[in-house]
Amino acid sequence: MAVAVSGGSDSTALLLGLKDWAQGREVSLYAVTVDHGLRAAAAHEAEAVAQLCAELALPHHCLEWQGWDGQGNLSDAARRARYDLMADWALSHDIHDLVLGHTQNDQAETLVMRLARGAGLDGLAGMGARTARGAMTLHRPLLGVSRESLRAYLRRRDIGWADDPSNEDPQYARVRTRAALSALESAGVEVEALAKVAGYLREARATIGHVAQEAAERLVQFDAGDLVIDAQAWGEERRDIQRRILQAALRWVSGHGYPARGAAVEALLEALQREEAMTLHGCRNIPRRDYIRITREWAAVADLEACPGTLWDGRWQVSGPFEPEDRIRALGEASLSLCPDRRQAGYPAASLIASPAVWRDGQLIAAPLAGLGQSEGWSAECLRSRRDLNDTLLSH
Ligand SMILES: Nc1ncnc2c1ncn2[C@@H]1O[C@H](COP(=O)(O)OP(=O)(O)OP(=O)(O)O)[C@@H](O)[C@H]1O
Repeated sequence: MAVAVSGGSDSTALLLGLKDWAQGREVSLYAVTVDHGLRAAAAHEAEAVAQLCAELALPHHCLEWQGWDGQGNLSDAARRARYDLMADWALSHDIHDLVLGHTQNDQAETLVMRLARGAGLDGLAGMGARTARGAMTLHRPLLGVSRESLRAYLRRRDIGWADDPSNEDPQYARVRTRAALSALESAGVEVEALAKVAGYLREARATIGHVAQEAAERLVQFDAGDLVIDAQAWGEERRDIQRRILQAALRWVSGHGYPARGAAVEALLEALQREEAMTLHGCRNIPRRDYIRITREWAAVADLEACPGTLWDGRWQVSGPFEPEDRIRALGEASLSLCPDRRQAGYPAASLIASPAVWRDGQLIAAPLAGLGQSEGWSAECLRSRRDLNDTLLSH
C-alpha cells in the first residue's frame, strides 16, 4: 500500500502511525509525495519527506505536476492532478491501496462548506473511511482523529512538519471555514460532533443507496447500450429513489465520472412525468407510457472517433474484419437510411444514430446495431454492465 505524504502534520503523523502498524505485518508500505511546483518551498518539503522516509527505511517517490494551464480553480486542478498522478503511479507499481491523512477537522470543515452550498445528503455525507476510485481504494483512517492530537503525537516523537502558507490564506473558503469553526467552539459547536454528524449521514446515504440499487434491480433493463426503465414501477417509487436511479442511469450511459445534479435533474423528473423527451448529461431520455428509454445523445458522440481495437465512447467494443485505416464513429442520422435492415433490429432511431458504425475511405461499412454488416461478421458489444450501475448507486 502507499501513503500520501504532503509533509504537513496530518500526513506526517499518518506516515509514522502506518509504519508502526505495518511492522510485523505482511504489508509493503511506500510513501508518495506530489510536488505541484507552485511554491518555491514545495521541493524542500518533498525533500524533507524523502529524508524522513530514509530514516524510517521506507521507500519514497516524489511525483511532479507541471500541468497547470492557468485556467479554472487552481486548488481543484491541483487536487485532481494529485489524485491522478498518485493513482497512476500506484497502479503502475501494482499498488491498489492509497492511504490519505484526512482528519476529523477536514471532515467537519467539509460538512460546513457543503452546508453553505445547500448540499443534499450525498454532499453532507462527507468523506468515507474507504472509497473506491477506479481500480484504487482510498483509505482515510484518521477521520476520527483531531489535527491537534496528531500534532501532539508528532511533538512527543520530536518530529517536525511543514506548514503550508495557503492554510492561512483567507482567500480560501476552507481557511475561512476553519476560522469560523474555531469561533463557534465558544457556542459549543465542536469539530468532533460535526464529524460525527457526517458519519451518521454517510450511513443514511449508504442505506438509501442499497434501497435504490434493489429498486434498480427490478426496474432497469439493459438493451444494446441503452437503459430501459419500467415507467409504471418507477413512478411508484419515492422521488429520491427515482432521482438516484435516473442519475445513475445517466452516468451509466454517458460514462461521466460525476452525476447530473440540481435544477437540471429536477427538470428531467418533471419532463418524464409529463412524458416529454429531454436531453441531459449527454443522454436522450425518451419517455413512453410503459417505459423510459435512456440512450446516448447523438450530439455528444458526433465528434468521437476510435481506431480498430480501441473502445468507442468508452464502452463499445466493435469487432469485425477491420482494415487498419478504418474508423469507428457514430452512425448519425444522415446514414441511417443506408441501413436497410435497421427496423428488424428493433431499436429506436435515436439509439441507432448514436451507435457505433465503421467507416472506410468515407464509406459506411458496418453499423452492427442497425443490422448493417452483421453477415460479414461485424458486431458491437457494450462493455458496461449491471454491476457498473450497482456500483454507481452504492458508491459515494
Ligand atoms: N502534495 C501532496 N502529496 C502527497 N499527498 C498529499 C499532498 N497533498 C495532500 N495529500 C494527501 O491528501 C491528504 C489531505 O490533504 P488536503 O486536505 O490538503 O487534501 P485534498 O486532497 O485537497 O483534499 P480535500 O480538499 O478534499 O480535503 C493529506 O493528508 C495527504 O495524505
